[in-house]
Formats: sequence, structure tokens, C-alpha cells
Amino acid sequence: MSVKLFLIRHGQSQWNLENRFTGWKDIDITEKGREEAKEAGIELRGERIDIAFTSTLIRAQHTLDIVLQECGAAGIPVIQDKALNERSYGDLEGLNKADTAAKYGDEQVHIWRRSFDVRPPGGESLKDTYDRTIPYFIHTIFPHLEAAENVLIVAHGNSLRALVMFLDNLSPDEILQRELATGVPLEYIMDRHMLESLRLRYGKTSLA
Ligand SMILES: O=C(O)[C@@H](CO)OP(=O)(O)O
Repeated sequence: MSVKLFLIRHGQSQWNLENRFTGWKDIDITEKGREEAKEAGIELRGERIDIAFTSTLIRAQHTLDIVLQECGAAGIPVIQDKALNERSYGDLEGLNKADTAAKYGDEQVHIWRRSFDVRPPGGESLKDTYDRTIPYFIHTIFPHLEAAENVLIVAHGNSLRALVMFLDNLSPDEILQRELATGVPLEYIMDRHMLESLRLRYGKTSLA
């Protein structure tokens, strides 16, 4: 038995386009974002998808709607949860990333954006995001994979980076190098053995 898990970062949002810190701000996708979602859906045509999970933010939900429509899976169960939301950027939300780098320095902004456990002012670190996303994945999503269902998750750059860190067993240094493009499906094919190893790995972390 093997199952498939598909991960898709939402299509380009208005604030991706404007290069602004977005986090928990509920910003919709652009025309280009809709095109990216459409292409992602076309790429998934022919795949069986049994259930989909997404965040409570419209950029992920609208992307998911388009993907499901395009791949012929509209009507499958969809579960929304804030555990899959983007990491909060706190006081940085709404600010232009280049202006913020000009004000605080490239290095400081890089630390806020890509360190593992440093929080941006008033926001969440990637570790904080991991600590809510991975327990949700294990307790709510994982049982569907164990029940031989194929699962699609449409979420965000950093909530998905946390998930990729867990699935690929990456170190904090390794995940800092990983960027996820908007609207490009990532596919994991997992057999029983891999599912068991993931459960074991989760059990060994302090998060269990
Ligand atoms: O602004 C954000 O919410 C995220 C994703 O677009 O940005 P970053 O790539 O800096 O984590």
C-alpha cells in the first residue's frame, strides 16, 4: 500500500506581488496567483485526491478551490484549520520587505525571515509555526494517510516549510535553505514503512 500527500503553497497574493510581509493578514491571490493555481490543478489531473486541508486564510482557500476545480476533485471533503495558517509576522505585517531591510539592515531582516527560532517583533518564529503545524498534521491529517487516503494540503510558505522540515527530517540549518514556490505541487509517496517511521519520529520529539 502506498499513499500520496500533495502540498501546494497558495498562488501569488497581492502582498507577494507588492513585496510586503503578510503573515496572518487575510490577503487574496492575484490574477497570476489564480493562473498558478489553475496550472497546479492541471498538474494534478488524473490523481485521486480523497480529502483536502487548508488554512483559514482566503489566499489558501481560493487557491484550493481552483486546484480542486481544475483537477476534477471539486466536492471532496475540505477541512480548514488555523494550525495551517502562515507564521505570524507580528508588527512587520503590511511593511514592505525592501523598505524594512533599508531601515533595519539586510542581516536583521534575513534573521527575522529565515532564522529557525528568532521571532520577528510580536510574531512567530518558524519553530513556533512548527510547534502548531506538526501536531495538527500528526493528530488530524496523518490518520487519513494511514487509512490509505490521498491528501492535499494547500497552505503557506512557512507552515509548509515546517511540514517539509518534519517530513524530510531536515535540520534547522537545512530548512533555512528551502524555499517553496507559489502554486507548485510537491508530491510525497509514502508506504506503510514510511508512515510508521514518521509516527515514530514524531513520538521521539518533545512535541508528542
Ligand atoms: O510575508 C509572508 O507572510 C511570507 C510569505 O510570503 O514571507 P517570507 O517569505 O518572508 O517568510
